[in-house]
Amino acid sequence: MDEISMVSYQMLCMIDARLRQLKNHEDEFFGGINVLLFGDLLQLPPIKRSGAPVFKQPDHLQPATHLWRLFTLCELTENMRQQGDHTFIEILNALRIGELTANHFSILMQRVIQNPSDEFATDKALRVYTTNQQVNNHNAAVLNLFRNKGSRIYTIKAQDQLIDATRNTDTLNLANIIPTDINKTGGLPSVLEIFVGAKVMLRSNIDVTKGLVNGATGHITEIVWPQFRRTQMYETDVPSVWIDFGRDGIQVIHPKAIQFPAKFNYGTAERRMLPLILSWASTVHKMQGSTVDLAVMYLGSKLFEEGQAYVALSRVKSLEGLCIEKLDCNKLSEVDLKPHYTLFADDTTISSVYMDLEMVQNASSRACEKAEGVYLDRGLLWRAQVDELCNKLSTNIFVLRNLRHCVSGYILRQAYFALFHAHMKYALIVWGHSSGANRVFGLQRKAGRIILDTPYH
Ligand SMILES: Nc1ncnc2c1ncn2[C@@H]1O[C@H](COP(=O)(O)OP(=O)(O)OP(=O)(O)O)[C@@H](O)[C@H]1O
Repeated sequence: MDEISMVSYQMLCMIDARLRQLKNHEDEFFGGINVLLFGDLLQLPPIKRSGAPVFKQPDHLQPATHLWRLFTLCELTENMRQQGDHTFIEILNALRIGELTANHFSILMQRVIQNPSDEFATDKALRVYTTNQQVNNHNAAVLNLFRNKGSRIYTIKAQDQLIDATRNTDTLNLANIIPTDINKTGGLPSVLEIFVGAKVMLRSNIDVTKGLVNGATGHITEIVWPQFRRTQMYETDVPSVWIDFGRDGIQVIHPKAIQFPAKFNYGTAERRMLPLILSWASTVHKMQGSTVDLAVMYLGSKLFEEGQAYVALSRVKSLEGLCIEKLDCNKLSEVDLKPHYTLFADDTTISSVYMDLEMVQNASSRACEKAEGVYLDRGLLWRAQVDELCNKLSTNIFVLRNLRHCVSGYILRQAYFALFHAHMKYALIVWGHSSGANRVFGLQRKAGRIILDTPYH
């Protein structure tokens, strides 16, 4: 599963349940299938209404097994996309964890270009926006540009029908019961304006082996009308189109019929349409996972999600390929300097721990930092914390050992809780998964043997 940051914990549970069902292994996690998750948890989170972050089990799902904790972490540390552009890598790494400095901002300011031209011109470089509305506005503006230049633009209308109506629909206007949200119509738009040369994006998986997947973009090279007609004859005509997908070659895309629930429980609707949308612009959400050479980014006041600016900027390979349409430094700090959570990881285990990001910022800028009584080291491996704790606990074991000769068992247990257990428990959830934690638990066993007065074996 790629882009795991956008998958909610609830979705992970559904995938688990469905795989158990499909594989007929009800008692094995993910039906016994090996599952690999890829992603960066400091990129975009799941859209708000879809559920909790993938690493945070909601309270109502406890005490079921915490699915996220079944996975172990393998961290990729080398930046391949921006390789060679060290300044850009430094800015992105800082933005990712909310450490942008004034110097970083001033470098980004140099990429703000008011009226982008040449390679960054409106109809050439991809525009990346935060909202669908901005994307639609830009696509409409580019379409107008071509219209004014004299391009022959065809309007394609979807063929909709209701296939198992639950009620009498004689007087019904079909448009009123077909969802307007393209995500609820299987990715098929109700109207599409195209021309030879238009930049389009596939909204449906056609053939994964050929790279024809939801999100693939290309330019229309030919429009093929039904019945060998040379041009659009009826406004209900839905053509096939040849699209140049670049590396994936020139491929034909036919209209597709998809069924989906009609509104107000009217039954099942079916739409036949080209699974395409215009794509001179795209939202940051749709761009996560992609790489482009050139893009014009909107980083203005409409940024609304944690990690959004980082995902947007990190799509291009170099600072030269970046043009910023609007830059709101305050907003950038607001959305990317204050994530509500961060992830702590050691060599092998992932533990989801909520902590103030400031502590992590301090830890990553210095070799080792003590914050709230916990030692943070640069790699968040908790070695300093474990070392310090073991020193303290060893001393207190010495005290317990001496005490056991002169106090009752009850007092000794009280002393254990005060001198040992309280120190050990502090922030245990943070460092308890680290590889050094076993040393602490070894000392605890030693303390246990002292208060229970049991021999080593
Ligand atoms: N080993 C490599 N050598 C050269 N280029 C690479 C290598 N691995 C990846 N790349 C390039 O780096 C870019 C990013 O790769 P990819 O999309 O796989 O990264 P990612 O980790 O999924 O990034 P993100 O999650 O931010 O989208 C691509 O342009 C890819 O061609």
